Amino acid sequence: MADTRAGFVALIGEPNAGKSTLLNRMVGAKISIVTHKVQTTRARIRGVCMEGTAQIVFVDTPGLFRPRRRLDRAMVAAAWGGAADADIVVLLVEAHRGLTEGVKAILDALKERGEGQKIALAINKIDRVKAESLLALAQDLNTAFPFVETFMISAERGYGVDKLREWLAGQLPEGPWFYPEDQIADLPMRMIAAEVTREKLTLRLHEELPYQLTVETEKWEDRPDGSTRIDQVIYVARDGHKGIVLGNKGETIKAIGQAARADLMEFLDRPVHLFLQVKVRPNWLDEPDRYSEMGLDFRDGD
Ligand SMILES: Nc1nc2c(ncn2[C@@H]2O[C@H](COP(=O)(O)OP(=O)(O)OP(=O)(O)O)[C@@H](O)[C@H]2O)c(=O)[nH]1
Repeated sequence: MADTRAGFVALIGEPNAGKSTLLNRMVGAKISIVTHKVQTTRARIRGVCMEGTAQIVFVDTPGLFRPRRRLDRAMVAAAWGGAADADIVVLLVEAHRGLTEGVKAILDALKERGEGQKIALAINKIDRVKAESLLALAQDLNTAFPFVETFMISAERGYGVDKLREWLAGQLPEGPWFYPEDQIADLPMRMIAAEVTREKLTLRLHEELPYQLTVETEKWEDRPDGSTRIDQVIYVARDGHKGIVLGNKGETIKAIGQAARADLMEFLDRPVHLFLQVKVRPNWLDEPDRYSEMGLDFRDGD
């Protein structure tokens, strides 16, 4: 399809700015709630939505501006990961709090990274302030930073959200979609499930864990009986690695499957049938693709 668009959008902002609420509005409630539980190394996909012929993939960077101890430059730089590669960054600022020290720190970090990325401003929670103060705030913020566009929204009430989503779609580069349309609804769940299995592999194998190992959820089926069938493939780079993952008489993979299944049942609150396979896929690291660029471990090498 020639006229499709696809790209990554990073929602950033101070804690409590309304990122999850906005995402829920744009993508659907289930997704961002569940992904809260998951930690990945750099960017994580928070949700995918279609807008016309565009596929918008929302990513965020956990702990970006919420360092545990102090705001250390290196830490911010490291945490910045996913947002750096996003096509568009949307900074959420709370209308009633305005240009806080936290927002200033974010703007400084954005400036340091230089030009080359579209950065839009979304003033959120406009339901909490009067129109006059809103215009003044928009002006202050745009003086402080050259945003490509400013939106006034209420993520909670839905004001202005459709407009923002339409604009985002129009800004994305032309290109094929990253995910088949019929997978979008359960995509975050597939990724979470893959991460659960990866976590169990890491716990079990420690330093024995093969380099270049990835887990992918190939199939996700919510069955009419209330259970879910999940088929996953653990990809390793070499034949020798396969044996490590399988273990003696398959006992390692069995234990990993049991542990992952238990977690998934608790997480999904329904019976889970988990099927794991180990496959060798050499040279996957050489395959150029967007996912590894984004630092998305769970999709690396697809
Ligand atoms: N009044 C008002 N409240 C909002 C709006 N959007 C979000 N909130 C509230 O702001 C609070 C924080 O929203 P979240 O979506 O959890 O914020 P977040 O940025 O994801 O927060 P972190 O996960 O801590 O980074 C919640 O209590 C929301 O209900 C809005 O448009 N208006």
